[in-house]
Amino acid sequence: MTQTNNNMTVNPDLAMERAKCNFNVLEVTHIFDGGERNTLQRKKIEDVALNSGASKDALGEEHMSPKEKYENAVRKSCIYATMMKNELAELSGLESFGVSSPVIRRTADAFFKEVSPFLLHLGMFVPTIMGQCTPEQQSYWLPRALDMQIIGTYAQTELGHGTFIRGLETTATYDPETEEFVLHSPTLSSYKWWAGGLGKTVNYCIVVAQLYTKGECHGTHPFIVQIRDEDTHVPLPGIKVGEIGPKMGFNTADNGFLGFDHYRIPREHMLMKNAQVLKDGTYVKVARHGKLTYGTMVFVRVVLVNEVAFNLAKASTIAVRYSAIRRQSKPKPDEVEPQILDYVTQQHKLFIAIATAHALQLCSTWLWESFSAVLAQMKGGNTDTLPEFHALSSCLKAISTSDSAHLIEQCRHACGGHGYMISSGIPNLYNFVSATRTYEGDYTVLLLQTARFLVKAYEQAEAKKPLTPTVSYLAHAFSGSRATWDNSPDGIIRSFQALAAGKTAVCVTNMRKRMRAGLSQVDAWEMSTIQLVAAAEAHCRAVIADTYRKEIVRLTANSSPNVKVVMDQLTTLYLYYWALERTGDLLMFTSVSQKDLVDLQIAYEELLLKIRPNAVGLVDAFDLRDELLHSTLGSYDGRVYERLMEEALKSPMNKEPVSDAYSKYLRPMMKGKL
Ligand SMILES: CCCCCCCCCC/C=C\CCC/C=C/C(=O)SCCNC(=O)CCNC(=O)[C@H](O)C(C)(C)COP(=O)(O)OP(=O)(O)OC[C@H]1O[C@@H](n2cnc3c(N)ncnc32)[C@H](O)[C@@H]1OP(=O)(O)O
Ligand SMILES: Cc1cc2nc3c(=O)[nH]c(=O)nc-3n(C[C@H](O)[C@H](O)[C@H](O)COP(=O)(O)OP(=O)(O)OC[C@H]3O[C@@H](n4cnc5c(N)ncnc54)[C@H](O)[C@@H]3O)c2cc1C
Repeated sequence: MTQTNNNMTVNPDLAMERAKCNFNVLEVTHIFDGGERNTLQRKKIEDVALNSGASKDALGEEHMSPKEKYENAVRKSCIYATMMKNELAELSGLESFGVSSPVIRRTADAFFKEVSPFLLHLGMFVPTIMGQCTPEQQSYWLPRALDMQIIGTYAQTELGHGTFIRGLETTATYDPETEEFVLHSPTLSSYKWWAGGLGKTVNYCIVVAQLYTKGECHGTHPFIVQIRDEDTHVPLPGIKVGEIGPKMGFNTADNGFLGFDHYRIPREHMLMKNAQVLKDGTYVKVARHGKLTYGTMVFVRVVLVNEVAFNLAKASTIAVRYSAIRRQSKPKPDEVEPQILDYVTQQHKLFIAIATAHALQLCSTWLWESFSAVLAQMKGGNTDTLPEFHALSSCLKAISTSDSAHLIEQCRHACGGHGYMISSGIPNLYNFVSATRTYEGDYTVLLLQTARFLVKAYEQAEAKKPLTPTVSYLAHAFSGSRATWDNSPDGIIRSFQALAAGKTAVCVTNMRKRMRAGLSQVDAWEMSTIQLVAAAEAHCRAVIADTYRKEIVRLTANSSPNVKVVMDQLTTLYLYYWALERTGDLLMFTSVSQKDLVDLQIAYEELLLKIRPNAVGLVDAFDLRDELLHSTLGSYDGRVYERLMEEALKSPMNKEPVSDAYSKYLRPMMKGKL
């Protein structure tokens, strides 16, 4: 066993990997964090939050009953929330703790193997107050919410409808006599369903309901609604609320249901930034864009890109470290069993996961900056950039969550049987991230939103009208010839854009053909949706590839030579990987030849070998403390087998030498006495 500086016993294979890494790991950490200052600040926050050991459980969460798990999650949420109000607020550089600090959010992961019951309070309740309230409403609700005097959630989805918001059934009918809204759930399918924290934790929630006033329906609007007594926590009369039961993951989030029986709330509890109901019941539309009430969803879609990049970084750290210590098979009889990381197929599974974590992290920062710019313009009353941003955030949410879930599962495959252990950390990561593909807008549904925008942009390009930045490449779609293949990074990105343009063109052509053949526009669209989803996916891949490449070139401009090389290798790997995944499309829409693709495959395999010596260094650069990884396979010291055994011995099943099941069932059955 090798000793490191701080006297930690480290697995010798991992120590060897670290010794052979040829770039400065800290420099890459700074790139991933967005600069040295951010790294220092993150480390300070992590030290304060994690060094006290408050995040640890006496008994592993996985051995608790559902009720114990929930209560334990509430206990730790309260500890963390108190830390946020006190020590962490100042450190995180926020005036008040809250919604925009990914570091705070990430550090919280050390406290929860699944999720906090407060996730929706911070992730959607507070952002909705910030985004949908008038200044007066905000000054009343925000301090109470930030100080955790009230805890809330976001109840939009119903049993009958999640995707189709306009189809929600809960009603909010204005009564001018009492100046109140009457909330009502007219059917079983109108019951709110899914909101995180609703089951047992929160006492308030944002409710999205169909607004009726003066006998007219004005569509869905948000309301802030008290559902439990602020002192006793008992549900208020007219409220039927509970928890929805066990799920694939999110089992500490007490997702809930909620029904209203003619439940009254004051007029002022409608969130009135975008639309108002006056005392006499007159409806006044304030916003210049009809979809601003969907703003919190857009915010969360942006946040999720960062969220899944972080979780993918965790899974790749676990799988790469484990692959460095795990030895298996004997391809060369005279040599020792190789580390499984030496198998090229293993590198193929894992290095794309590292590169994707980088790509998504950098895209998320870029997306956040674009979002801030859109918000700033909207403050000045200009909503022109919103359609493009909605299209962009929709596809990035869809692709980042779907790719991350797939790659986390691939990391599990890369860990063989031990990856299936809860204690490996990977099942919890997968269960969390696979849900992100569905919530906040399902994958297909969001890609179809992007496709709407692409088709419109294509028609604009056809009419030689100006295009917005993310679709400007569509202007080249009408050259009449196939895009010229060239295997440089810029050449591959141009080919990805040609794919997206080509697929969009096919969709438009097919829809026009179908309409000429007599189909309605809606039916022609529906018949083309498989290809529209593929076009939106191709567009998103072109955006990610272009952004990742540009950002890495910019961020490594002053880096040391070896960091430049390894970062360039990773971006190139990302481009080669996706080109090789899409060979059929490239043959359709570019001049690529069979020989070009055979050469590209060889270049890809050679690139894997070049990255191999730096693999552990690359995941170390994510700088994920053991407390965040929750993994027997991925800890920094690589004591995998020791940790697996330690965890196994903690199982309550091992507390008694003979299980009660023996005398109750096994023995009678074996003795023929059952
Ligand atoms: C310590 C600090 C930590 C804090 C931060 C922690 C964050 C951690 C992350 C996790 C956070 C929370 C966990 C979340 C748990 C899950 C919550 C939820 O799931 S909430 C419910 C979410 N629900 C959805 O997302 C529903 C999806 N459906 C839709 O969005 C819509 O119904 C849609 C878009 C499918 C259709 O809408 P609609 O029918 O109204 O529109 P049309 O299709 O007819 O389109 C008309 C027109 O409008 C455009 N449009 C649609 N949406 C938008 C938008 N949002 N913005 C702008 N424009 C929009 C659309 O494109 C059409 O345009 P057109 O020009 O006509 O083509
Ligand atoms: C863990 C978790 C937490 C959640 N938390 C919350 C919360 O806090 N608050 C809240 O309000 N909601 C929450 N939700 C609900 C979530 O937002 C919805 O489940 C999600 O938006 C998908 O909607 P749906 O369930 O109605 O799916 P559906 O729309 O019924 O989708 C089912 C299938 O139909 C397809 N489909 C639907 N419409 C179309 C279409 N137009 N074209 C093509 N295909 C279509 C979808 O692609 C999908 O394959 C949560 C969900 C989960 C899983």
